[in-house]
Amino acid sequence: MKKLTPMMKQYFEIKEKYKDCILFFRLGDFYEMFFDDAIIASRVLEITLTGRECGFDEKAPMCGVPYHSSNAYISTLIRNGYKVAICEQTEDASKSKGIVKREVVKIISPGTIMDDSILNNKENNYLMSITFNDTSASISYVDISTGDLSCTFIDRSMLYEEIIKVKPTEIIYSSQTTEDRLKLICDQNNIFLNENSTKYYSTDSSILSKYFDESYLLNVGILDKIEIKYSLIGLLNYIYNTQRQVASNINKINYYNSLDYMCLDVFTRRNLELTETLRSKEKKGSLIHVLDKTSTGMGSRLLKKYVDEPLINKASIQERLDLVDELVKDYNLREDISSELKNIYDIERLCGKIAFENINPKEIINLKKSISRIPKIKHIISNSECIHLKKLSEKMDELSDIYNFINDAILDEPSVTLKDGNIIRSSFSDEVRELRDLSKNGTHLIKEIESRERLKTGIKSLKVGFNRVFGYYIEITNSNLKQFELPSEYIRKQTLSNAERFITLELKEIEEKILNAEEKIKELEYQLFLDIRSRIYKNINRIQLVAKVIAKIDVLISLSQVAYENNYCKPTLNTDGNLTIIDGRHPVIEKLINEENFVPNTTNLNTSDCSICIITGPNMAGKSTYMRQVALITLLAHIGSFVPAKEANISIVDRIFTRVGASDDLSQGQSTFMVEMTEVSHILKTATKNSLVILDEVGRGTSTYDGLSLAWSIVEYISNNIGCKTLFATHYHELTVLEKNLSGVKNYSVAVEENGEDIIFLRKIVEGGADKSYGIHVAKLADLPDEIIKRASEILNKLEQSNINHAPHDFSSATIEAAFTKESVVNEQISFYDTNPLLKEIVSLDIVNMTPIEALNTLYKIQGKAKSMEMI
Ligand SMILES: Nc1ncnc2c1ncn2[C@@H]1O[C@H](COP(=O)(O)OP(=O)(O)OP(=O)(O)O)[C@@H](O)[C@H]1O
Repeated sequence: MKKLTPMMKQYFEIKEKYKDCILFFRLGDFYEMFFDDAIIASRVLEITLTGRECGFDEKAPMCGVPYHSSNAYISTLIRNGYKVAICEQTEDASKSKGIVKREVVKIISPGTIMDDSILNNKENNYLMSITFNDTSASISYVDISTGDLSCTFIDRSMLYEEIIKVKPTEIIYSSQTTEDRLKLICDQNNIFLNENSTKYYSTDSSILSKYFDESYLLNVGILDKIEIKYSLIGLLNYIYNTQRQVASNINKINYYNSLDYMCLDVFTRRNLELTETLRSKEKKGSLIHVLDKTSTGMGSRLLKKYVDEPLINKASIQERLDLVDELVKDYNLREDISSELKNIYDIERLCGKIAFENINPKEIINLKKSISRIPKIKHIISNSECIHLKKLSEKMDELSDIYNFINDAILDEPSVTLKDGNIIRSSFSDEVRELRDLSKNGTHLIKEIESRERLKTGIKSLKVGFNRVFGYYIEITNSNLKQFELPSEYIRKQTLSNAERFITLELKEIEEKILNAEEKIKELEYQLFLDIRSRIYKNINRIQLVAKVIAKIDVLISLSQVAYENNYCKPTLNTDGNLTIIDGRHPVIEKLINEENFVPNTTNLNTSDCSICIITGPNMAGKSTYMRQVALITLLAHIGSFVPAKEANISIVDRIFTRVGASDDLSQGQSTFMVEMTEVSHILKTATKNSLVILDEVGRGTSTYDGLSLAWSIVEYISNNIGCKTLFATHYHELTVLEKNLSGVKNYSVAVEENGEDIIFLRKIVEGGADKSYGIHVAKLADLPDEIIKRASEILNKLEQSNINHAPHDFSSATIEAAFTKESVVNEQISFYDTNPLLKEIVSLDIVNMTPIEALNTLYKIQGKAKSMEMI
């Protein structure tokens, strides 16, 4: 067998260290992949697989992509869950024993990718680091393209909630073993779980000090937080090791306590469709889609953060509301600021490109254009009547020195590539100007030589041309050659089919000057550009701070625009537990079905006589829509937004919980009903009296009696043990008796009108319970075959008849009480028959542990038996 070629040997050496990466081997103008890497790449990228001589008897499978278009290919691999290691020749490892040496210069993974699809996208691309303790976890996450870094310390039980909230594209973590649940969450949410990341965690904090000094860490409050620092060290080490550089746009830490924000669990985020729809997972149709009218990338990301992290501090919410209020009231101000914002590029990401040294001259001009808008925005705001907004913008640095510097240095329309020249203004550098003059004069000189030689030889078609092989030449056609005599200084250089090319010493001298000048300009412009970039970089902190204020103004404009266009009202806030919404609407549905067609509804939840609403009504009546609208209005108020209602007085809540519909989670091996119960159990364990709980048809995933019993006891439990504001939609009309049994429970229903065999949905929430389900009517509306509808009506009639005759369900509170309390059963019923043979059976019953329905049925059975024995 042949020996391996040196390049293949090198490939295997690198592969040994980077087993989990696809190696992109730079060979001239191509990146090539070999062996398994090539097989995967050719499959994923749909490119041809060939073979390359590698020294073995067999050829190595191989495929390649052009260097200049490699970004798109790399992105495709990353999005398919692979990591890519770029292997290139570096200056310090250029040649050893005549062999070109390559080494890994960068590793690209989902959390560190910086291609155009990320940079032109308004969303964050977070890389998250997790370190575990027995009962807690520390997490830190960063978007390296913007430098946005946050960290927090949370209870283990909250970890998955936090992951879903942040939705990173990649997770690295410190522990050796991977929890199944973590794997599952990552799988379900398309998060790349980097299982090879333990090595980046260490107690050596030198990487941390490359980014932040001790006094900063002390200021932020994490100097003594070992766990947090550990997770940050893993994160920063990972970036440093994969990117081979310090991500110097990361210079601030947002250390937060997740308890400072309203906690929204995974189900609630999903059910309320905050950032994507439940079924299609699209932004369109979600709350954020209605709210996002931002103009800038920074604004859009901040708005998402607002929605993901509603505030629970009344004063902070009020501050946002007051700012939005000012803008809602001033149409012109909003329009003027908006039109300035539209011309602002994603400054955060431009800063990222400066820090990662991959910004091009055109993007620096985009930064300049963005900066030019800042004084205008400040001016517009300072001329307005808005006190709060003025306060916010007053702090904004106008960055005029940076604007002037870029303006002086870089051409308005520079080239995009760095090494092609045409970047720097002549007025910025004497040297550039002189070289440009020379180059320009040189071209002029060539033209002069051409005219002079034409005169001298008498050949009118003589021309001076240029090619890369031998530079400037004089070209004369064959027919002219025959007619005219050539000067003796002409040196023949090339013969073409119809012409000859000549050079002269004079031409060569001028050529050298011109070419030298052009080369020199390009090199000089490149060096000057690097210098300009690093001078801007020194101000990156200032620019990032301005980007933050711009982002906030953008979000406020967006919220005020939405409020104005959709006729939202400014909510008032309270901490008394009262939630009043007059004529509330669902912010998303009202847009889907046209505002005028949406029927507004009023809500009153309080701590005294109405903390739990039992909502009944036919299918399709609008129960779910109504309950979600209450949750969404409450949430909107907590992010500082106006709300879709005529009036709203919103109590600050610590959490919003929703359990809407029965959702399958077969991938977890859990049945629909099991999932339903797990979710409800989570709510009952975590809700406090300051929470808002939305329960939609809980119990419907099991048999009627089991479901009803569960629903019943859940309402009782909430009423007796939690006391939180609750909306409970149900098809179990029997639950309406709870209004009489439990204080704070009130019945509502969604009104419908019967029109012969048809029903008309009025979509209006009215006091009192519904008496009918109208399920068959709805089925008719859904166009089920007439035969089925007819047969179903017959069956329903029979069932209703037999119910009436057989077991009249008396749900009066006295009967329920009787069913529940062993003593009362014994005292009130059994005392009649103390000599009766049934007594033994009755006494042995464990009535206390029965569901209410089981207890009732048992009671009826006993009554039946007693009747048949003619005892009552
Ligand atoms: N207030 C309203 N105004 C106008 N249309 C509404 C309103 N509420 C709901 N709708 C319309 O009715 C449809 C059904 O509403 P929804 O799903 O809330 O009914 P539901 O009572 O929860 O039904 P089910 O019990 O079958 O789940 C919605 O998709 C919407 O188009």
